[in-house]
Amino acid sequence: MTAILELDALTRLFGGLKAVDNVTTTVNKGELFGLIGPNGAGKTTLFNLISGFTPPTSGDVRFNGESITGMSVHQIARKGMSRTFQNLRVFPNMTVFDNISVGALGMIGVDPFSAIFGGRAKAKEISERSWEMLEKVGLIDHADDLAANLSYGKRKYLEIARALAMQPELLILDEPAAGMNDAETAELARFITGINDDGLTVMLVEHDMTLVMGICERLVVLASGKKIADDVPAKVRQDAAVLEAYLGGDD
Ligand SMILES: Nc1ncnc2c1ncn2[C@@H]1O[C@H](COP(=O)(O)OP(=O)(O)OP(=O)(O)O)[C@@H](O)[C@H]1O
Repeated sequence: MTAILELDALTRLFGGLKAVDNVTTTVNKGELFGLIGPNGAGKTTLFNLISGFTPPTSGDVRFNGESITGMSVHQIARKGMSRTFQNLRVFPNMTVFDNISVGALGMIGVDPFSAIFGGRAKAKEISERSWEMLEKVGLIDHADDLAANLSYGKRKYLEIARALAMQPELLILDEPAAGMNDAETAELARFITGINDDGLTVMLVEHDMTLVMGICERLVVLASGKKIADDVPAKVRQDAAVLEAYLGGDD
């Protein structure tokens, strides 16, 4: 197995609070990997440390063997890591297509109207890829609609399509099932499994246990910033420390 992402003693303090406390783990290429934990466990902070939105207080993040600690969000995105957000970050007054193509370029820091630094070539590549992704997530008939007019569930897929248009090697999904009903969550599970089967490494932060337990090959569990379990779902489900963390928390 080849590692795509390695976290080495990753720590983030907010004042006196250890939001992420000495977390070490490895995600292998092709894995469908989940990160769970009760409210306030540090999941979002850990994702932010990995994707460059928040610098770590100490520790190292390696992507494909290279340290990316301290790199900008754009630099990390260009290296092949793309993410969605817990709170939808869709531009409501842009069309669905522009949200994907212009949005994807913005995420890797390329000005779509600029010819410098190969921006135009990259813009063309992402524009073509955006049509493919519209098709893939079932939004092709909505290409010219304003994003504001999409249903909540469709906007979630729009965000995923934008992340996929960047042709990532690692896709990080932050609570993609939040606000979805059971049928929508089941459909999402099929979608995520499908893109993983096509070879994409996926990291999932999610509250919906059925989804996480059902599709992830391996889970890391955080509680109060610390890693308390790192195993296959069947083992995690029975882990005493995990049960204690969930029963003791407010989840
Ligand atoms: N920017 C910040 N400044 C100060 N404290 C923060 C900041 N971001 C997160 N925290 C704190 O760090 C801890 C971990 O928060 P985080 O959002 O990472 O947890 P989480 O597991 O994603 O929670 P949830 O499941 O509720 O989204 C919490 O106590 C939170 O209040």
